[in-house]
Amino acid sequence: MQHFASDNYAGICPEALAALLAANAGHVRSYGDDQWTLRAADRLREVFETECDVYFVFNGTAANSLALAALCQSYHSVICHQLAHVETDECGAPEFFSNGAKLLALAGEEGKLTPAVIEEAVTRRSDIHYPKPKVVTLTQASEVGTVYRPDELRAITTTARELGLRVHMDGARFANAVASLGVAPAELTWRAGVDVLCFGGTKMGLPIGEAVVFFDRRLAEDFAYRCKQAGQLASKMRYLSAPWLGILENDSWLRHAAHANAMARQLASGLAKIAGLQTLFPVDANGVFVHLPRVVEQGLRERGWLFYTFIGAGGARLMCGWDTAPETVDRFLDDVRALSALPASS
Ligand SMILES: Cc1ncc(COP(=O)(O)O)c(C=O)c1O
Ligand SMILES: C[C@H](O)[C@H](N)C(=O)O
Repeated sequence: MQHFASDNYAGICPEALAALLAANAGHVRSYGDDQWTLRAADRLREVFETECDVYFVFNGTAANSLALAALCQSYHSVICHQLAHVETDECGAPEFFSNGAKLLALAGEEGKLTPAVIEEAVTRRSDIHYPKPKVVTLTQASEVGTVYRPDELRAITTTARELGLRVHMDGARFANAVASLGVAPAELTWRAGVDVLCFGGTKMGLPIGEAVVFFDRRLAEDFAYRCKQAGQLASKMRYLSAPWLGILENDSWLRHAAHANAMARQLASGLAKIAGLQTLFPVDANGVFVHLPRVVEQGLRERGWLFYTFIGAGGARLMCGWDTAPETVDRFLDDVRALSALPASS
């Protein structure tokens, strides 16, 4: 049975699995000195059209936390949205790995920061008691399924530069943003002023793993040691890196992301048609946020559907994955239709 709880629920996509199996041959150098890792890093440099530094780590929390720690000192602060994963779902890892940098969580419509709120947070105080803002982190696609357009990114990074901030991007769903906007990956990263991207592989269909991509290579100094110390340097690195080759060849990463986005749109339009349920945010990527009447939410869970209601934006989060089948969307909508027909008191 497929669910709408998370794109983390999906299995390994065929391209990643084939590449994983292809890498499982013979003895190769360890700790990233193998051909698969070198090729995957080179392929990412092609995808981003620039000589960036690439590191493969086990998960997104590690990627975000270590990347943020590389961008600031313990006495600094990191500006983020109040719904940011680094704020709400990483159990203090960013603060821990930066030895205490403070997250300054800000409000913003549709899960997105704006230049104005960033500027206010930086300029509101300049006294020694205020943890000096040094980084702004953006989530692309956001935790509520919206995306930053290139012009929005450039406006933010221009303000960040003026204020002396570095720019980190949590790209756990970066593929969904690229597929949604139809622009080159470089346009949503270094050309828009992003210094480092945590590129999510797990949600794209890899078995495990994320890539930390430094576009400002000076910021990557000693990052390998930071990974090693944090237990994020895989000895058999080929099993983290080879699946990247599988999805980056022939751009299957974009095809899978586009499919997940399309399933979310199909789900959202179905919910609007059959139960007048309006989404809480624009469906730019692969997530649908909707307020479900209690009888519907309860009934769906009783029928075995798994989905989250703890993501801080309220409502239910319905997340589509690379493999979400149209039939799954239809079956979910059939159940919503049946439950919506019940009297509210039932
Ligand atoms: C926006 C966002 N960032 C980062 C992550 C990475 O988290 P994890 O450490 O579970 O891989 C997730 C969830 O998986 C996420 O939704
Ligand atoms: C929220 C949870 O931590 C996970 N990042 C997810 O999106 O399913």
